[in-house]
Amino acid sequence: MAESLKKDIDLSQYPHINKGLEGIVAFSTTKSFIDGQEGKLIYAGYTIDTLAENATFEEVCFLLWNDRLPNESELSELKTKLRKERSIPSAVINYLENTSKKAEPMAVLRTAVSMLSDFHEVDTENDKEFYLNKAISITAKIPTIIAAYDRARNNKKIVEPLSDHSTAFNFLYMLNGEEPGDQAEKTMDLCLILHAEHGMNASTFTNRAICSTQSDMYSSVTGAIGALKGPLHGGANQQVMNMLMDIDEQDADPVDYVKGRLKRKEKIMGFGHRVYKTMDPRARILRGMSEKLSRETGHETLYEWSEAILKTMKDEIGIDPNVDFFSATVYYSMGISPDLYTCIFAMSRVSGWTGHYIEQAENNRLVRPRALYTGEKDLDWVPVEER
Ligand SMILES: CC(=O)SCCNC(=O)CCNC(=O)[C@H](O)C(C)(C)COP(=O)(O)OP(=O)(O)OC[C@H]1O[C@@H](n2cnc3c(N)ncnc32)[C@H](O)[C@@H]1OP(=O)(O)O
Ligand SMILES: O=C([O-])CC(=O)C(=O)O
Repeated sequence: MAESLKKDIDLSQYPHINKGLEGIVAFSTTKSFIDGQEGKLIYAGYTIDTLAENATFEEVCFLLWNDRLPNESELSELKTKLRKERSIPSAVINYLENTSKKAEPMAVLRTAVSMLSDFHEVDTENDKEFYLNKAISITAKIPTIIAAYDRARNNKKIVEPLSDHSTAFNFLYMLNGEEPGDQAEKTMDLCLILHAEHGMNASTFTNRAICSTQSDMYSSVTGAIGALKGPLHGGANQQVMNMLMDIDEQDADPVDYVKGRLKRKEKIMGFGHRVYKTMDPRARILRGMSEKLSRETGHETLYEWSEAILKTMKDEIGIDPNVDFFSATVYYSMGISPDLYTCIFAMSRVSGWTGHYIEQAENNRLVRPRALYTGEKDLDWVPVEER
């Protein structure tokens, strides 16, 4: 460190730069709790196993927005509101039809969600109901955007959203142009439940930081989509599928493939977690779903490779899978294009992001940490021709 800098900075004020903010508690929340040692996840009081067993995605949305489960009439009202909000403005459809067919779907989703704000009334009163209606509107429109872009890029006619059925059913209907069966709807619904909320992950932190400037919910969700897109976060599910495809194309042995990558100090996507020191409970549930669906759809080899990779990772470096590992083969068995996997994550996580937005807005303080300046000070100006 430069002498001048050492002189000017009182390092005792900055005892430790917490790279990656590991272990820092920046907010309090009622949305979710993670026990990283035990591998437990709770959304607003209910374990992920209880919710996976009993809830629907719509009930989870209500839970994350209100910190309690809905009664029958509240659930029915929420479903009606979500269904009414599914259509997207024609300007957004126009964009989806005319943007590059080679664009990354997550980038398209990010742009389209940002565009939605142009068609929503400007924030007048920022009360809870106003926020809730916005959360409902964004949550309802994201599946429509994803399905419409996928069809447009494949030169297929865009399918209008249905005015009934669940979020999961309607999404699969709009994506495939035909009504899904009960099992496909249930599988998609379960995936949405499992991905809805997860504490102060990178995208939720981004979303809360944007909210803390008193910016609007569309900005927060747009920023969160950008954060989720990265391969160290939600983008890992697509990378898991790319890895399995790569093993297939190379006709490689999955164990040797993983050992080779570890030797070259490359990360294996879908493994490791900042908080879990054991298997992610969502991965445990998705593992069973992946086994069942892979066998039913004739993709058991992919499941068997996944199990071989899991064992190798545990034996070689003691790292367990996260939510993104088995979700990849679940979506693959459902015939979904790998580059939509992270969009489906966003379609679910928007419920958690908007729940956190409301929580932040109701008890706000600007997010504004510090950085330790380690550059030079007091440099003399050198004219451009002399540099
Ligand atoms: C929905 C989600 O966002 S879940 C996470 C999805 N992301 C992934 O699956 C990407 C792969 N995993 C990772 O990159 C990491 O495990 C993260 C980013 C998720 C967590 O990262 P951190 O808590 O910062 O741990 P960090 O990356 O520092 O890893 C610690 C050590 O474990 C190793 N490690 C962690 N994950 C992996 C992995 N997937 N493959 C190989 N090695 C790994 C690191 O190389 C590092 O080793 P070192 O100490 O010898 O350098
Ligand atoms: O919590 C995290 O760090 C990432 C994650 O698993 C998620 O967002 O679901």
